[in-house]
Amino acid sequence: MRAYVHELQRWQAVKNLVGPGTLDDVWRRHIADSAQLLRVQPSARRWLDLGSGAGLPGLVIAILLADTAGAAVHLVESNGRKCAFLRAAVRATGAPATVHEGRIEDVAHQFVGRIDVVTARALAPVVRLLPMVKDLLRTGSVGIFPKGQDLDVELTEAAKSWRIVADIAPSLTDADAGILIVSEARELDRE
Ligand SMILES: C[S@@+](CC[C@H](N)C(=O)[O-])C[C@H]1O[C@@H](n2cnc3c(N)ncnc32)[C@H](O)[C@@H]1O
Repeated sequence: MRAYVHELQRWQAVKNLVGPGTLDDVWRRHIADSAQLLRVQPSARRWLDLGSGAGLPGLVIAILLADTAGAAVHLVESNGRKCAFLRAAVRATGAPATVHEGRIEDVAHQFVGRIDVVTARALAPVVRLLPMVKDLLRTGSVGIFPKGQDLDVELTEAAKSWRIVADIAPSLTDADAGILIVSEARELDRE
């Protein structure tokens, strides 16, 4: 993990990968915040992280799963500069992660039925996340989404057009308001 943080700090200086100033508190703000998702599904081996950015949470999880047989983390990111960083960070850490450069809408379908958990952090409100993950959830994957203070508003908005089965786990860091865990999502007018 230290190799990842080192690489992140080195690239941030010239490539601006994460929010300005957030690296001052990188271990709490990014590493602990990402690592805590593993406790939600500790036995999951196959992870898919959408809009991975600088590898949060996907690459952090991959690093933690490095010694786990069968672990495979897929990172989907459309920004070429961030993908270049992700590839360098995967090489530097030896983590069991694969970088998929492209748009979620074009790439995610290949993972339907092939992953245990789909994550997305700071990607989109719930109502825009659900269309991206609904086919993954339908085939048995669980969605784990760290969420901020607007979570209740997002869920109310999503409930107008979706029926979702979800839990909210408390966040162990104050970087999130809670962790949304979605096991089913159906579009109401498509039923
Ligand atoms: C706000 S950043 C969050 C990055 C990271 N998950 C984090 O928590 O720091 C959102 C990321 O999603 C990527 N992204 C947004 N829409 C995307 C799409 N349709 N397909 C692939 N990546 C996308 C952006 O390039 C960006 O890196």
